[in-house]
Amino acid sequence: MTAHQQVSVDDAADRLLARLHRPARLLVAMSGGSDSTGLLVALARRRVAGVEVFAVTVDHGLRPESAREAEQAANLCRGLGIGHATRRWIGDKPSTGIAAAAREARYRLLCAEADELDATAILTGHTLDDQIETVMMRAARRCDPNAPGLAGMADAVLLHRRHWLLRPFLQTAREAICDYLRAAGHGWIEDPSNINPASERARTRMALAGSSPLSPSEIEAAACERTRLADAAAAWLDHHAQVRRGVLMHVAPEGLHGDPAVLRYALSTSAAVLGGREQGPSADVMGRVLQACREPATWRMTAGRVVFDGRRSGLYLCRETRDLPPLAVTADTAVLWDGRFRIVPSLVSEALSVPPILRQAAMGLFPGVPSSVAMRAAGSLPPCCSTEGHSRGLACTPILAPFDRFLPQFDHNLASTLAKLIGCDDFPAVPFADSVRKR
Ligand SMILES: Nc1ncnc2c1ncn2[C@@H]1O[C@H](COP(=O)(O)OP(=O)(O)OP(=O)(O)O)[C@@H](O)[C@H]1O
Repeated sequence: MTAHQQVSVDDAADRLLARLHRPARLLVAMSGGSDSTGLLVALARRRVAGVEVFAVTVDHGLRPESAREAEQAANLCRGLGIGHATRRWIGDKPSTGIAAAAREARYRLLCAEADELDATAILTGHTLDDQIETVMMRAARRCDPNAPGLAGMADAVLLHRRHWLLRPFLQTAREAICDYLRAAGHGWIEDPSNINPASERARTRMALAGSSPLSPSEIEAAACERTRLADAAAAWLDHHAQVRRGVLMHVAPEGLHGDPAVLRYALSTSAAVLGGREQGPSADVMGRVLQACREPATWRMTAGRVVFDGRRSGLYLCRETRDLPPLAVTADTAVLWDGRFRIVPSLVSEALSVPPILRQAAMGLFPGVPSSVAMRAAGSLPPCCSTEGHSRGLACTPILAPFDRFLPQFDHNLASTLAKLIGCDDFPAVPFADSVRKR
C-alpha cells in the first residue's frame, strides 16, 4: 500500500468530527485491539465543543482472558478521561456458528449501551485492511461483479434500525494506526482469533498478508462508485418514484430511461424494501428487469417477492400477495409483519379480522392505478387494514426491512430517501451535517 492514498489517523478523526451534526454523543466500540484503541486515543486527544465521547467493550466470555482484557480497556479509558462500560454476553452460546452469534450479540449489546447513553452514533475501528478483506471475501463468495456489496463496507450504516454505526477509519491502514499508537506510547491487545485459521476473515487476512490483489486506490474507486451510485439512486427515487400507503411504488415512464446502473441500483434496493427482504433480487433477474424497462410493451415479472409491472403509465412495484404470513398480535408488544410493517396494538379490544378488500375499495385506496395493480397492492397491505386503508385498533408503520439486521451495503442517503418514500417515520436522523439530502 502506498502511503499517499491513505488517510492518516489524525485526518480521519478530524474529518469525522468536521462532518458530524452537533451536539453529538459518540460511543466507541472498543475491543482493546489496535484499531479501536487508535480511534479512541485520536478522539480523546481532540476535545471538540459539542462532541462527547464514551466507550463500551463487549466481553463475549469466549476466552479465559476476555474479562481481564475488558478491564484493560476500562483502565485505558480511565487514563484518557473517557467514560467506559463493559457489557457481557451471558446466556447460552451455540456450539456451531459461534463467530456469527458473537457478532449478533455484540451488535445487540452495543445498541443496548447506545440506548442507555442516548448516543448519536456508535463508532467502530474498521480499517482499510478490513475493507480489502471484506471485498475479497465477498468476491470469493459471489460472482456478480455488479453487486453493490462488492464495493465493501459503507462508512455509515444503521444497526437494528435504531443506531448509526460509523466507520471513520475505512481509508486508514492498520499499520498506520499501530504506528500512531506506538508514537503515542499506547499498547493494544492482540486477539488470537484474528489468526485462527478456522475463521474466514483470518484466512483471508493471511492470504492477503503482504500482497493485496487490490490496491487501496482500487478499493477507494469501488467505494466511491458505490457511494456515487447510491447517491444517484437516491436522487433518482426523489424525482421519479412515489410510494402509496407504504406498499406500491410507481415510477413515471420518463424515469425509466436514465443511467442503467443507477436505475438498477434504485430498483433493486426498492424491491428489497417493498418485498420486506434484506436484499434485492439477484443480478441476472435485475438484468432482465432492466431490459424489460426499455421495451415499450406491457410486461410483468416477479422477483424477490416483488411484482414488477410495466405499463404505458410507468412501472409499478409491489409485494406479491402469495405467501403472506398471518398476523398474530399480542396484547402489548409490537410485531413485525412480513418484514414490512411494525404493528402496534393501540385498541386491543377491536376486532382483528377484517374482510378482504374488494375491487371497488382497492381502487379507492389506490386511485389512478390500473385495477389489477390496485388489487395486488390492497392485498399486500397488513391483514388488519380496512377498506378505508386504516387499521382497526392497530397502528401499522412501514419499516425499512433491510435495516432490521445489520447490512453494510446501504448508504445513508439512499436509506433515508427510501424511508421517506415509504412513510417510515421512525428512521433515525443521519448524523452527518454534510448529508446530500437533509431530511
Ligand atoms: N469485543 C468488542 N467490544 C467492543 N467493540 C468491538 C469488539 N470486537 C470488535 N469490536 C468493534 O468492531 C470493530 C471490528 O472488529 P473486528 O474486525 O474484530 O470485528 P469483525 O467481526 O470483523 O467486525 P464486523 O462483525 O463488524 O465485520 C473493532 O474495531 C471494534 O470497534
